[in-house]
Amino acid sequence: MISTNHESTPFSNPAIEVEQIALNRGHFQLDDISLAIPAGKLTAIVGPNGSGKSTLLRIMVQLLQPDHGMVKVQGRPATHYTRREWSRQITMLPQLKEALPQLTVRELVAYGRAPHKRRFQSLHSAEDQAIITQMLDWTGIARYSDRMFHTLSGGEQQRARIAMALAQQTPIVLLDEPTTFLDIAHQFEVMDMLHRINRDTGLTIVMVLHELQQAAAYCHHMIALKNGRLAAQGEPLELLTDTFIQHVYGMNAAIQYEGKYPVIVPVIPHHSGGISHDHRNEHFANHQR
Ligand SMILES: Nc1ncnc2c1ncn2[C@@H]1O[C@H](COP(=O)(O)OP(=O)(O)OP(=O)(O)O)[C@@H](O)[C@H]1O
Repeated sequence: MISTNHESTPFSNPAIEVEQIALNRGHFQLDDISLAIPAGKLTAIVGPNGSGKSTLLRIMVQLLQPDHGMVKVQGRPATHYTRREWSRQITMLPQLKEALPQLTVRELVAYGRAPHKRRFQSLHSAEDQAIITQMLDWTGIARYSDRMFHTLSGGEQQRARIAMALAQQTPIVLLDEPTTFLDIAHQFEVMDMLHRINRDTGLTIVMVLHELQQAAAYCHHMIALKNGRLAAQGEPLELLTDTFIQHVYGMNAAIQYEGKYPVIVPVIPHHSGGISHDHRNEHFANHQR
């Protein structure tokens, strides 16, 4: 397992602790996973397709029970929370592929207030309404409040879904691929927004990301899974090396920096028919002639 130096000293205040988790699904096993998620930080969970990232997220939020091991949240075993306490402590936004009912944007965001309603209370309180308005503002979608959710673009839908998760006002928010399906501009818009919210509120945000460059540039901590096992964890910019890419993804690549932004440059074998680095400039030069 690859880890960076500061990993030898555990976080003083982990928001989530995963202790020796194992889950056997026959064709797939999560195997002996122990890790800590720092409180008040942005954490990325990365790894190849099918490595177990969503499964781990679902275990953290108790949608799945592991065969072995335990999850602690704010130092307390997850199973010791009542349902109401749990829904005020942690929430998870699933991947965008999961369908949502036909609602206006404001109605969707209001769903996030459900755990805060009193029994038999049907209408949202003035406080709920104020929080819903605030989350619409934070995520920059207030102008779409009365639009039907399904009429929004992918980027707008993603922000509306994030507003719903934030409206639950839990100190920990887990997001499964919040930038997948978004164009590059909207990916950065969502990452900027999450970074700003984390900085301004101290919210603990854990997200499954496929975009390693963005994960390293925006997140304070990174966890990598491979074949259901912990492959690496640590400070993202220290972790992201050619050895890491080879170890986790089995791919040859070099890491270059544009200022502080890491750029992954794949090493494409000549025989693959792709354009190698040396030939790329030549290729573009020929095109410009
Ligand atoms: N409900 C399920 N029942 C059976 N197997 C499942 C279920 N959900 C996921 N799996 C399997 O568990 C393994 C890990 O899936 P998981 O979704 O956690 O991976 P992932 O790292 O999030 O993948 P991706 O990056 O493709 O979203 C896969 O082999 C998947 O087919």
